Formats: sequence, structure tokens, C-alpha cells
Amino acid sequence: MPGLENRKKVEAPKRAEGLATIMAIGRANPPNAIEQSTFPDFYFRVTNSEHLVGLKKKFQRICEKTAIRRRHFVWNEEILNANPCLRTHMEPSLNVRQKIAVAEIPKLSAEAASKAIEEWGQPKSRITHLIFCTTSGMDLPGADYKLTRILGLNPNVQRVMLYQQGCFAGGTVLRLAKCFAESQKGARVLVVCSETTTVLVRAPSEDYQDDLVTEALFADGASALIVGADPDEEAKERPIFTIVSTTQVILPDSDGAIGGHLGEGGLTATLHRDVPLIISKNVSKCLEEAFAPLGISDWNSIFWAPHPGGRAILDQVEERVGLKPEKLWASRHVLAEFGNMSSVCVHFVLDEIRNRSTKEGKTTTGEGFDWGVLFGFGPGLTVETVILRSVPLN
Ligand SMILES: CC(=O)CC(=O)SCCNC(=O)CCNC(=O)[C@H](O)C(C)(C)COP(=O)(O)OP(=O)(O)OC[C@H]1O[C@@H](n2cnc3c(N)ncnc32)[C@H](O)[C@@H]1OP(=O)(O)O
Repeated sequence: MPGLENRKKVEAPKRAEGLATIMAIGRANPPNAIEQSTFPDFYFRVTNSEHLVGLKKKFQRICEKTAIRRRHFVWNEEILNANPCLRTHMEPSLNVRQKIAVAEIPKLSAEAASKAIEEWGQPKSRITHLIFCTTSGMDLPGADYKLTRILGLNPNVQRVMLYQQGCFAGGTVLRLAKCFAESQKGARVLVVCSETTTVLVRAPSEDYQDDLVTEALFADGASALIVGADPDEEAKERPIFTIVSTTQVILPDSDGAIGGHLGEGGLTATLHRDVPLIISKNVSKCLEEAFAPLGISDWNSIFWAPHPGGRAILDQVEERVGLKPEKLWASRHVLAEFGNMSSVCVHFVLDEIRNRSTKEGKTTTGEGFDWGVLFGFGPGLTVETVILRSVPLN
């Protein structure tokens, strides 16, 4: 049949030959930074909650246990004062939160994306796909559209917008980027995560003390990566990590352990006390399944990039898996210096790992190790496991 051959050509675009690689990493934080040691005083003062003496003491205890030193926010005291509904516990405030997030999320992402594009060193016109992920500021058209306009990307860039995924999505975006990069020769995917606590910040309440952990942990930031297969050596494209495999799983007996509900009072998060236990109990199985095809079972012989959701999660993973104390240094560092920036964190962790590897003269971008693992943890409980391969440094 004469038309059949043409149809075959249409149906089978050329795939990339190699695996997807991360070619650049950019990051951004808003300028307002608050030291965790002063945060309880600030938070209780600005929300007119100083009379809740016991609650403040509890909040101080939680803040001290977070192992966070500093967090950045797009909101500041002036914004809170100008919008009193953000300083109450549950007053209707979604319109105000939306307005701030819708304006700030694209700005923050543009800063991170510009840095990634600069490191990549190629013309923006080579970007074929955009994956944008945020838990804040749903809007039409979305933050993916706004970023495309701000950066001046091609109008035919193929966009995917992921709203409301939570912290595991730092892995999800890599899973999707790998699909795009490998299924179309020459594809270059701009991956962006941008998160703000504008949806979360509210006054403390005696009646809803679970919120204290949320207020003590989360922070604002953005990350951007360029992902593509078959690096163009002539154009000086240089891979940092290869994305070898990706999987997502819902953990057993974890229903409702992490959740978030968006309503008139903003996003209320549920973080069950057993989250660190549930994650640490299941990490070994995720590792065994992911690394079995590679014949790797010594978890100290790989580099580690787990989402620093909270200090207790890192502590319990380290203990259960039998990791040497230095294995989680990058996740602990990002937690300490930036707090839990949800989907953004794991990309900061990768950036720290490759930077320190270069600085300390290691043989590979993965601290001298060949293989590594990135874990996204989030609502469900859902885990994203991403196996990475480092690149030799010379
Ligand atoms: C949003 C997403 O999609 C993905 C995410 O990243 S979700 C975030 C995941 N992170 C977590 O779930 C937090 C993990 N937990 C931690 O890191 C630690 O438990 C912590 C830093 C919060 C506290 O440290 P700790 O070593 O457990 O200290 P501990 O002394 O036991 O607890 C301090 C106080 O916090 C309270 N607390 C601990 N975990 C709590 C929780 N999940 N909810 C409410 N209160 C909690 C304790 O009851 C205790 O209160 P008192 O002092 O009044 O007794």
C-alpha cells in the first residue's frame, strides 16, 4: 500500500541513541532570609501570638530540632503587615496567597532557569520541551506559559505543567524529562521546580498544633535543569549526571501519612509523626529493586541525594540503611542552609554534590563514586527513586 511507508515515517521519530543526562543546574532563592534561631520570636510577634507562651516554647523546641539554620521566603514582614489575613490562623486568604504566588513563582523560576541556560551555554532556541512543577499559584495560563514568555523561548516549546505534586516531584520531573529526552533525537528539556510557602504561612493555633512542624520546616526556592541525551561535544555540551532509571511507588500502609488540603485559608499540610519511620522502613526495598540490574548492594559505595524532608527522615534512613555519617552530607547541608523547599531540594542537593566533587578534586561528579541515588518523598506516601551515573572529572 503506497501510503503505509509514509505513515511509518510519521509514526517513528528518531530516538536518541544514549540515555538522558543532566547538563546544567541553576538555582534561586528570594532575598528575604530568616535565621531559624530568631524565627520563633519573629513568627509569634508578627502573628500577634506572643500570649501563647506554651505554644511558642513548643515551636522553639521544634525549630531547634529541625537542624535548619536559615530559610528564604518570598513574603516578608511588610507583606504580612499589608495582608493581615496571612497573620491569622484560618481567615479566608486564598485570593491574597494566590496573587503573591502567581506573581512570584515565575520570577523565581526565571532566575534559576537563566542560570541553568547560562551554564549549558547553548542558544535558548535549542530548548524543545519545558516541564514546570510547583505546589503553589495555580493559574491559567500557568507558570509554564509565563516562564516561556519571560525567557523568550520558542512558542512551540512543548510544555507540561505539574501543579500540586508536593515534595516527591523533584524526582517526577526527572522521570518525565528522561522520557522526552530519549524519545526524540535532539530534544533538550528545561526542567523547572519553583516553590513558595505563601500558601502555608499563617498564625499558630492551640487547636491545630500539627501546623507548627510545617511552619518550622518549609521554605522558598527554585531549581532548573537542562536535560538531554547524546551531548553535542562540538557545541561543548557537558553532562553532569546520566539519568539511568526512574521508578515511582506508593509505600505500603502509608495512606494519609503526608497530605495537603487547599482551601480558603491556604494549604494545610498533614505530616504524620511516623513519616520518618515509614520512609526509612521502605528505602532498602526501593534501593534493592532499583540497583538489582546493576548488581550493586553496598549502599555506601554510591552517592546519595535523598529529599531532605526533615532531619528525622535523614537520621532514620541513615541508621536503617547503615550509611556512613558523611553519605547524607549534601542533603543535610541543603536542609540546614535552605530548609525544606519541597520539589526543589533534590536539585540543590545534586548541585552541592557536583560542586564539592570539583572543589575537592574527586574523580567523578558523584564524589568519586560511579553510581548514585536520588529519592523524592512526598504525599501518599509516594517515593520517586532515580538512579544516576556520575561523569569523570579530569
Ligand atoms: C510536603 C511534601 O510533599 C514532602 C515533605 O517533605 S513533607 C515533610 C516531611 N517531613 C516530616 O514529616 C518531618 C519529619 N520530622 C522531623 O524532622 C522531626 O520529627 C522534627 C524536626 C519535626 C522534630 O524533631 P524530633 O527529633 O522528632 O524531636 P521531638 O523532640 O521528638 O519533637 C519535638 C516536638 O515536635 C512534635 N512533633 C514531632 N513530629 C511531629 C509531627 N509530625 N506533627 C506534629 N508534631 C510533631 C513532638 O511531639 C514534640 O513536641 P513536644 O516538644 O511538645 O513534645
